[in-house]
Amino acid sequence: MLSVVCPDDIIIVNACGGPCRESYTYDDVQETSVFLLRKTKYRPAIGIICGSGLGSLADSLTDKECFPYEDVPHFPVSTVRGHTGQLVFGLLDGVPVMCMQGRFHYYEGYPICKCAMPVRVMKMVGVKYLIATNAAGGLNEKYKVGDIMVIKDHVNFMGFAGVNPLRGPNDERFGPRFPAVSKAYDASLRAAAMKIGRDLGIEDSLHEGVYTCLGGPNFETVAELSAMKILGIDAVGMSTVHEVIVACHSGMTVFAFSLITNKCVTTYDEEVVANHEEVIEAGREREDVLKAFVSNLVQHIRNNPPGK
Ligand SMILES: O=P(O)(O)O[C@@H]1C[C@H](O)[C@@H](CO)O1
Ligand code: HPA
Repeated sequence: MLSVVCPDDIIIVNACGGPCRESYTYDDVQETSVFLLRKTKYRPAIGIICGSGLGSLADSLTDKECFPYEDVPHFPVSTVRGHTGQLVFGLLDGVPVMCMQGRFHYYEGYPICKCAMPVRVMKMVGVKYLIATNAAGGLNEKYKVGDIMVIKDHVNFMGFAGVNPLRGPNDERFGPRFPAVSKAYDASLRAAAMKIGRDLGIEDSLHEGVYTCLGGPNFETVAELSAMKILGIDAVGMSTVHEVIVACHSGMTVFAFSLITNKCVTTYDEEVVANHEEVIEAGREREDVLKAFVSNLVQHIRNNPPGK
């Protein structure tokens, strides 16, 4: 990867060959937002990030308007299979939403603030409620493939090493220098989601738990997973945390869940190893349940918007 130092900025050439700035400004985000607001008739209050293999949710919107990332100013492009790479505005069972059909991961080579930049765009176009979804490995022994884990908290391992989307000069127009994240995952939406799960008859495959994001792209070693288990982590992934931090920073209300796409391999004698194919496949298999779950939650937010 080529890196060139410029007077007040660092330019890296990203995985896709295009220039990818290390930082972006309020004006950049505004430019992206104005571009979208001029092109779409929608003004959604709800934004959804579709995780690996979960993009069919965006496909299911009606009266869609799609904006491939390569056409959106300042946007990175998706490089991961299972992440189509477009913004989709449309109606989810009648409710206007904005979906990221594909997200950005640190392992793709983007700076972490760039990975989270679309959340600021969501906020600037008027989104108040973020629903972030991801595929994750189930570390909690009770979890099965296909289960849903409502995220009640996270451990920001990458943040322990200083990899944080808020690192660098803080522009107060985005949010405060030192935001609290101890209530990052809205309690009322978590309770609503558990009730929705009961109403849908999926309570046996629905949990609340703690998520962590590692840098990836390799899956974890047995020793790493053993350590994370001791720390009380229930599901392991490679995303979401940076998006949630930026959403909290901007004052958005956040709900997030993991689809458990594989069981973490926690002993040396297991024959199976984690792989991206099973991750995508698990998403496909649970498509209908996930759509019903998210759609019900979106209806709930429209009818009982949580106060902030
Ligand atoms: O975007 P998410 O977090 O859903 O994707 C997970 C993490 C890796 O990108 C990939 C591994 O299979 O799935
Ligand atoms: N580990 C990390 N990320 C993942 C996994 C996993 O087991 N499954 C899906 N995304």
